[in-house]
Amino acid sequence: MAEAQIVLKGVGKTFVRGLQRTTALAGVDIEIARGAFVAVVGPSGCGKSTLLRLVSGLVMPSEGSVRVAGEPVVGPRADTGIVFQKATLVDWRDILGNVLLQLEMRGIDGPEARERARTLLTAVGLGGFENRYPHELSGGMQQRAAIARGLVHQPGMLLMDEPFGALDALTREQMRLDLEALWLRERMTVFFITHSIDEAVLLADRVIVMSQRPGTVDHVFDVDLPRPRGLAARNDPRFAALTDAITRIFLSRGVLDEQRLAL
Ligand SMILES: Nc1ncnc2c1ncn2[C@@H]1O[C@H](COP(=O)(O)OP(=O)(O)OP(=O)(O)O)[C@@H](O)[C@H]1O
Repeated sequence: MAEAQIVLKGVGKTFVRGLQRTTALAGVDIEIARGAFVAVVGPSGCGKSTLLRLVSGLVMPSEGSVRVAGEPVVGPRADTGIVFQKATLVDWRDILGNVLLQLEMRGIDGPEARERARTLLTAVGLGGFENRYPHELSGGMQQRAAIARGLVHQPGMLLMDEPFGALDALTREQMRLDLEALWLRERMTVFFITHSIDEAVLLADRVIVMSQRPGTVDHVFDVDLPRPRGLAARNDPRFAALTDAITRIFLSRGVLDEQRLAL
């Protein structure tokens, strides 16, 4: 088996604010192999973003341990790329400048770095838009730029928190195709948070299904669909079987309720 890139053991996270304590996660055990594409689905508020922030080193666990590439996570790591739901580009820099910022922050400069930034912008469909400013681009294009920014420093690990959540359905579909193609090319480890069962099964090698808060790992599914999956994967009976199995978990846990408004 490939070397583990992300290992969480017995992880719990409780936020304390005054007298209020919120236990977001409890007893989370996850192991992700280097180069794998793993998606996490779960109900709202079950601690998915917290999980991603723990792996990114932005927050520390209250219990248990988080290790990346064999080392305990004690803060943000240089070899990590992060993409959030909002692109958060700086509006006084053009698109190329935004992507290069990631490199400048790491003291990386020079023609090779610029070339990689340009190549990635082309790969995400923004060739020819390098010198446009964020406000001149659609939401989908801004998110594409954010993905290029997340990958330009060649991170071993890409953390994505609902990266396509704010996009229209068609753009989202295209972004999924593009992300799979990028992953097949770069082979970074991807940890992908989503609310969409379809999206998780279409993209990931493994889908982790979280319980309601305090979130823990409820089920893990291996996705045995050939790659590249493209749009045809939806017609594969294994796709239907997996999305159905995950849906049934949410039904049995009361996260989904078919009868709620039945008259
Ligand atoms: N900094 C914080 N301080 C206090 N409570 C927090 C903090 N961050 C998250 N929480 C709480 O932890 C729980 C899990 O939040 P989190 O954002 O991780 O869930 P989520 O599964 O990503 O939710 P959603 O799917 O709605 O985005 C929530 O109850 C939230 O209110």
